[in-house]
Amino acid sequence: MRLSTRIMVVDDEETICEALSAWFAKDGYQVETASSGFDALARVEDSAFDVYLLDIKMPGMDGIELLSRLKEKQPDAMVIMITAHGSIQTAVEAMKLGASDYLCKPFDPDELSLLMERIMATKALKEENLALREQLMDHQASLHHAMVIHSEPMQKVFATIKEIGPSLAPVLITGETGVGKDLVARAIQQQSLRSEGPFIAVNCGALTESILESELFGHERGAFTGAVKTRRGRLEMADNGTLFLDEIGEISSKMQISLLRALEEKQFLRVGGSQPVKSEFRLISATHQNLPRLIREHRFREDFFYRINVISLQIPPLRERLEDVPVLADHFLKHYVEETGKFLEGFTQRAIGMLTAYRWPGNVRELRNVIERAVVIARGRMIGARELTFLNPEADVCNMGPLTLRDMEINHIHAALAACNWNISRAAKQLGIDRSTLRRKIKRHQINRP
Ligand SMILES: Nc1ncnc2c1ncn2[C@@H]1O[C@H](COP(=O)(O)OP(=O)(O)OP(=O)(O)O)[C@@H](O)[C@H]1O
Repeated sequence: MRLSTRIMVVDDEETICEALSAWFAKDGYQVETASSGFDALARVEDSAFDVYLLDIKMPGMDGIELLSRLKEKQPDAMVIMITAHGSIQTAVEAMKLGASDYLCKPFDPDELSLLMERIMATKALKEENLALREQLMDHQASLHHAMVIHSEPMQKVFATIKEIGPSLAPVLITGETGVGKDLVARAIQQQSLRSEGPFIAVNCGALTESILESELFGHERGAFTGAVKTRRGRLEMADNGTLFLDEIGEISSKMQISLLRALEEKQFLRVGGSQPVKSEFRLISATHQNLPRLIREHRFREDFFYRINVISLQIPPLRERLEDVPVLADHFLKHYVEETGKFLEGFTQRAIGMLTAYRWPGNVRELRNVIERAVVIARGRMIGARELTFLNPEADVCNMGPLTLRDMEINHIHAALAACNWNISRAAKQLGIDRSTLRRKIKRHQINRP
């Protein structure tokens, strides 16, 4: 560890540089010295150091200025300020600016070694935190991007995704909120010939018109107050990749015209610009709105609709594919079990019954949230009715005595039917009985479709 740790000492006093360098070298560190801030910065251009010791008082560029220039270049650099006894206040100020510690002249050799041990420990901890954060982000991204395809309707959606992937034609994805439109857009990109290209997503509903305009098309420096730098827009960033415009039903007529032109001409102007910018991307749009109705109400342009809706893909709501519920629930359970470190084996039959009997107005997103919450409050090894009481306000766990075999059978048949969208053949297959037996049981127990 020490041998690979590189330290730079910056001080205009040669004797200090020599003394520190000799001391740290003896402790096994690689040390270099610089006699001024300018010299140090020039050397950092070539290769970065792990730890810097900067004298606060230096002619030309002082230690404080060098500290902020170093932090700009290398935000994770560990910096120790060297100060004379009288100027500890300045050292404290430097720590507010990002220095990790300070050292007082004259040096106590033991203090030097201890200080370096402390700095190395802090550095190791920071790196560990960073690695953990990256792991967590990967984990969240895996939840975000792993798509469960189980029910027949979702298998059809996936077959279409594979079919349309290689084409460059614009796709319009429709479906209620939370059905997985974002996930489907990413899946299309993964199946496309541009899977290595960028995937640039914009939520059009979340931004005001002027912000959306500069977000999409970019702007030139000085185009408006606050435009201090020229900025590339999302259309430009999506070049050779995919542009995903979520909540497309929310954009204004003016913006629809600008986008229509950009799509047709494959070029556009940045806000405040006069030079056309070229960009070629595949457009995927999504909405939970009924665009034909918006067109009838003159709230959406018909020409723009035809331009973005060359291929349309409709994602059914979760209540129309309830057989996905247990599989999705299991998928989310695995994820949250891993995240929380809790030991949970699965769902009770009753829990599955409750999950599949629910209407899921918030679709898959709501299911994910419900499972997350159930995992948090779970006490036993299984997610049961207790963990899902909030799904059904009438349910009262205290009164949920042991069920009779008959009740269990009714619940289970009900759940299987709901999970298969009341398709008798599929439900019978899932239950492991033949259709006529299932019909008989439905009649005997007077099970009715809600
Ligand atoms: N088939 C699926 N498999 C696994 N997770 C899914 C599936 N469908 C949706 N999800 C998850 O449900 C959540 C909501 O999905 P997503 O954001 O894609 O929905 P949306 O239709 O784009 O919603 P909105 O209209 O609100 O933007 C996400 O966490 C997503 O990962």
